[in-house]
Amino acid sequence: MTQPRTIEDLRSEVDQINRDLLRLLSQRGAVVAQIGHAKTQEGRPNHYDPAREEQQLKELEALNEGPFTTAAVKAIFKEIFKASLDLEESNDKKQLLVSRKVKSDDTVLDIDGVRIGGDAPPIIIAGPCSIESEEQMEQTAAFLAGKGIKILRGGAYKPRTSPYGFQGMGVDGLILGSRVAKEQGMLFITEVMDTRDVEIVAEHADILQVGARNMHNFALLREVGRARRPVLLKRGLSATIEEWLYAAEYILSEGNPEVILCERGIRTYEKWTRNTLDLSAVALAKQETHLPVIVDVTHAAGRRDLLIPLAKAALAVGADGIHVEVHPSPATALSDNEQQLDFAGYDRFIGALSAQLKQPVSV
Ligand SMILES: C=C(O[C@@H]1C=C(C(=O)O)C=C[C@H]1O)C(=O)O
Repeated sequence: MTQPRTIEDLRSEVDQINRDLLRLLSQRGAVVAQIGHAKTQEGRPNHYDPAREEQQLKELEALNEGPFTTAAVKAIFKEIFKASLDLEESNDKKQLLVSRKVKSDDTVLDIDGVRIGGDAPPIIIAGPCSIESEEQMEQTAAFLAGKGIKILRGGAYKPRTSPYGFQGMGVDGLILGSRVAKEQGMLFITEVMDTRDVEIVAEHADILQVGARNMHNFALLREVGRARRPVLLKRGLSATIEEWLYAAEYILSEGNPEVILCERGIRTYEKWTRNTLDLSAVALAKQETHLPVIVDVTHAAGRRDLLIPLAKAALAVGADGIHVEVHPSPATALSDNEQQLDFAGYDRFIGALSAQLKQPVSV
């Protein structure tokens, strides 16, 4: 009579079967990867093929003699199909131009000697929400230039919630903003909202801004991608990080590599702040992309009393700069008067950040 086999003996047989299964699985993975590659070459939009999976499951069902139930065998093979599909897709997925996998070193913009990103010290972009008058722009630019600020912002086209709100000065605003910035040796950044205005805005502005409400405006993204100006791309109000990066990809794919990402808070259920500043998005965008990332604290908070802690936090997670609204008299501003800083407020703001602004902050 043969002795029953010991557990140790049986286990060593199982170990050997595991090794055989793993070898077969790896072999299967290599074949699947080739199928995936062939699908990409053929230009098939979908790697997932449910009919083919179904056919294999049917065959396995017919072949199954136990001891595992057909349901168990199917579940195991469905997992194998899923892992195979992931393998196919990760091998053949088009690498995004914004991705660090395509370009591992930081993109550093150099706009007329003003450096943004990488090892450059954090940049401050400041100025009023809207361009309203000569006096307002001249006062603000002179004040900010005196503080060493290199980029002046100001909206000439305003995306207002109500069509009856102040819509901006348009071309007159562009001319005014760029003149005043030039006089103070500053760069001028302003928002472009319409594909028809890209040319005229690019003529006057040193940096084009695509606002949060236009992040999904793919025609506009393509158009600014063709413009020969750096673009600051704000994250949409309810955009996921992936959608935001795809929006940037639109610009890069049109041949414009000079994109600055700008997190400006997202819409959540929270009411005590206008938006919720998503700091994970800043850290993630820095990790996943090579582009400079800045934070618009004004819109993120929607209230002046949070600007300092939010800006400190943004720089601490690796932001390459801060965007903040400054107005000579916020109370009488034609837009955003709850959240713009006056000159004394700006001094306190920048003073509180001084230690972090002196050197580049890395993650
Ligand atoms: C490998 C293929 O791609 C996917 C993976 C499958 C698998 O692992 O068997 C089956 C169908 C597809 O969803 C294929 O189409 O053959």
